[in-house]
Amino acid sequence: MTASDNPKGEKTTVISSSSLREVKVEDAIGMVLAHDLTQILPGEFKGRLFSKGHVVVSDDIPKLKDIGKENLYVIELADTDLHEDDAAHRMAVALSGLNTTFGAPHEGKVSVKSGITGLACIEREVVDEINSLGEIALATIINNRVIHPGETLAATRAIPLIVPELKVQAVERIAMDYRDKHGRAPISVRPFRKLRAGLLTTGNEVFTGRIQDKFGPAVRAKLEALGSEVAEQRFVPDERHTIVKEIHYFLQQGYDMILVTGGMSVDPDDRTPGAIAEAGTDVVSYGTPMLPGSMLLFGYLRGVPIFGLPGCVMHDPYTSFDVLLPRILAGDTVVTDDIVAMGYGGLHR
Ligand SMILES: Nc1nc2c(c(=O)[nH]1)N[C@H]1C(S)=C(S)[C@@H](COP(=O)(O)OP(=O)(O)OC[C@H]3O[C@@H](n4cnc5c(N)ncnc54)[C@H](O)[C@@H]3O)O[C@H]1N2
Ligand code: MOO
Repeated sequence: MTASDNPKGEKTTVISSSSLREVKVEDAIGMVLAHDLTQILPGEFKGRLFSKGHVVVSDDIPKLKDIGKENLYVIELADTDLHEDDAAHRMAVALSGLNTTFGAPHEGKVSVKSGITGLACIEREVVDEINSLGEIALATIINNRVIHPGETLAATRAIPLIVPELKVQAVERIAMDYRDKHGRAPISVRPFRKLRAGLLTTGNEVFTGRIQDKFGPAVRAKLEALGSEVAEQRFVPDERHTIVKEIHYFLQQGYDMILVTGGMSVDPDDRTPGAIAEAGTDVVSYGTPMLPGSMLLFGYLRGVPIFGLPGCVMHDPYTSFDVLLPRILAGDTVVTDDIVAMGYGGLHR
């Protein structure tokens, strides 16, 4: 980047092969704005005060001064360079895929949004590779998060007002390589399958009617929020053989998923983990390095996902169950490494 002054005292900056000429706001009437101009009034407003393309009129001058603008840019864009808006747009086009949408650039940023309720699928290696190019930014949410229609999962932006097109071409190449290798875009949203679950609620205190069941409504709500359902709920006392029998009943019914609640901890009456194992489950993990939800058990019983759900799932909105359930609904096979990876960043209370 180089800078020089002309005889009128106007400064011109050369970025790459383009030039940015500074014009005093008092001399800018009739000029077309080269980019969006932002106002921030903490607690009141943050947004675009003037849009790119706006033609400056005399009434604008005090407003421009209020947001700290004494000078405005006139851009002469070289054909080897891109305006920030075009760079952000092209990055969004290259990176985003299935079930995503994006709109026009806003203050130099393009937001990629979800079109559905689903699982955000974001390749961390691609994000890191792109951000190591410099002068451009790609910010995303974390992989495998549940996302709803209209929520943003990624945003693209160029850092300077003008960037060499080569930078954006590098992003496009990285994205294309990923698409060729994996058959999908680096940023996409996977839909959920609609599964029917059998829910087995253990606990003498619930079975005998000493207390009212609170697991049923909580688990129903969590499944329904993601488009699945509890097809049948049954109640059993804390007896290992009865729990095993009812698990096998659910298996015969052909449910897509089996959920067993309560009795997951360390007391003598906590029979659930033993019963799930005795039923013939291939236990992927009993114990999950996340709080809440550390006493969760996950496995497969003749290919059917089966969970042992600890008490916290009943009252905490975000537990290890809420991390693993969406993975199952998206069609993933959960393996030990997935469980191991939940500990880092997994402390939520
Ligand atoms: N000494 C230890 N204490 C606890 C541990 C531990 O490792 N060592 N783990 C803690 C964790 S983490 C959890 S979570 C809880 C509960 O685990 P459980 O799944 O064994 O839950 P229960 O003992 O069956 O019940 C606990 C509590 O919840 C009530 N409950 C159970 N089911 C229902 C239902 N369907 N409706 C309404 N209420 C229900 C039950 O009556 C108990 O009050 O253990 C920690 N402690
Ligand atoms: O399994 Mo406990 O559920 O961490 O609170």
